[in-house]
Amino acid sequence: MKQFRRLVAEPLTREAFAPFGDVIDTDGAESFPINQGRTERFHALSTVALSGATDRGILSIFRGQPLVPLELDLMERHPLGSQSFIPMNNVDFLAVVALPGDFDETAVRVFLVKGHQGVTYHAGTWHAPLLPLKADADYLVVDRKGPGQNCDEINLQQVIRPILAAV
Ligand SMILES: NC(=O)N[C@@H](O)C(=O)O
Ligand code: NI
Repeated sequence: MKQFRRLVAEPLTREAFAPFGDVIDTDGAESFPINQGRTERFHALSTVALSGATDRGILSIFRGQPLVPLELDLMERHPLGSQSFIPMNNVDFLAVVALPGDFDETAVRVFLVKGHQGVTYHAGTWHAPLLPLKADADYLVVDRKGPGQNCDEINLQQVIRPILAAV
């Protein structure tokens, strides 16, 4: 018999998300003018973590579909590199995360990432595979290409039902 657990989504802030990764957002970020002042550079909002000399940072586009019903029974991590998701058509998504290291299911947290924000998961951060809130949602994904096993999955003991009410 499946057991369910409701988790209320938290608003995404740099401080709250810091143990899990970076928030990619111009809001609250420093910038400086470039291109004869015609462009504002919000510099180094996040970094790409790799592991070995032959690793490469790569850019992909994920066209995601919502998880229906929104019931999460699996999480994953990429121990050898970071993974960043940047919305391309302004679709909100959920970042469901737990700290790197031994998986602590009781410490899973849900963050609502708005369509103008992106996130980077630190290498090893446990997270749910992409959870867009609308159909055909495109995300620029920056992550690692290289040797070795870079995707560990874990099945949850209790199915998580993210709740958007409080945000
Ligand atoms: N597997 C894959 O490329 N995507 C996942 O890592 C994900 O976080 O969506
Ligand atoms: Ni991933």
